Amino acid sequence: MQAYLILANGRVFRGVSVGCPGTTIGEVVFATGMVGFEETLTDPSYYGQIITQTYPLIGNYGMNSEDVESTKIWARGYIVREACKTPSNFRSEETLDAFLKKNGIIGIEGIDTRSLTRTLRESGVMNGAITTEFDPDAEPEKKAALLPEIAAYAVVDAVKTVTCREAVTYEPTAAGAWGDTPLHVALLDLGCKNNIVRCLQKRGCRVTVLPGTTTAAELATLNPDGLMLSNGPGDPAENVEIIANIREMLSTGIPTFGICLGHQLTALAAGAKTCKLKYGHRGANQPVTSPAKQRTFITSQNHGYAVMADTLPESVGQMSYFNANDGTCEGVDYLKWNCFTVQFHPEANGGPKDTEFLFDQFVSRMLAAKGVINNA
Ligand SMILES: NC(=O)CC[C@H](N)C(=O)O
Repeated sequence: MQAYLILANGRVFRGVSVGCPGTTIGEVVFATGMVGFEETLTDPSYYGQIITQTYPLIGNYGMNSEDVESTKIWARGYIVREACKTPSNFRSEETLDAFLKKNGIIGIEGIDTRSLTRTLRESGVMNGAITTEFDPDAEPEKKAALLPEIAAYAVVDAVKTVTCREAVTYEPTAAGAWGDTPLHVALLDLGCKNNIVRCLQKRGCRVTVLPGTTTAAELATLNPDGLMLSNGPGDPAENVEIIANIREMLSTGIPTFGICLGHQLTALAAGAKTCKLKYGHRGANQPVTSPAKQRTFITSQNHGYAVMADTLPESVGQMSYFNANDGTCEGVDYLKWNCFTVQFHPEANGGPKDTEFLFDQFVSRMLAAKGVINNA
């Protein structure tokens, strides 16, 4: 079946349908990872977006039920050069096409993803639609009718849509290095990836995943050892109430670690500003430099917004990492709160895992706050 990608600027790409037939509209973004397509597809941070994979062969090692980052695909569409129909891997349970169909996702393959990516890099991310329902060249009036809808699309209520409805507690999967009593981490689910939970469980933490709208008073009733602020979708500045809640939670001095959206919301809570990047950072080879460690780490990333470092008062926090490609803020160490945050993904399961040590840093902070060790 034929499928068409129509960009907001009117450009059309002709391809073949993958996943479900129909019409879908979203913000078209590109992700450059060569592996990790399953983690990308199930990452709630892609809510509202149509994902383009720049690597030309996707689905070659199949899909499995263990590596998913959430219960389903939250993205609104999927664009690949070639969706592999004969995956080969001992862990593979189904094809990419079957997984897209199961999730009701409309996709397109067989288009020139290099040309599409070049357009997005030059013009910035833009809205688009995938349709199997009409040929935009043969029926230009249908295309003309769809273009205003494409232009009007906006990602809204993102965190409220993807966050969990009820608290769930996960037990540790290993003993902590300090002994058998687990540390209790409250994880604010702003669109949380499962691997954040796994990274804490395997370090001896009991993890209670809480709805993103949890208040500081509700958090206090749990009396956790630490607070984790997850990744998540949408424009960070949209979350006015959650930002106020986070400010109140942090003022208690609780050891806190924020990732991606968690990093952005903490900065907003501290009075800094965020901005939208031209085409974001989505991939597994983003270099981030730590001036303190005099080292650059290769990281996995998926974000379209960034904290404007020059809006963060020096007395409040200091930039701990910056992006070696474009200089944008990649981490903050707070002075007035017991908190550190990063824009990149130390939990990235598709890898690289070079910055997973940040979870050990978080554990040390919790142990220091409890007086189990001297300092973090
Ligand atoms: N992965 C994330 O947490 C993304 C954060 C935010 N939605 C952004 O695009 O910048």
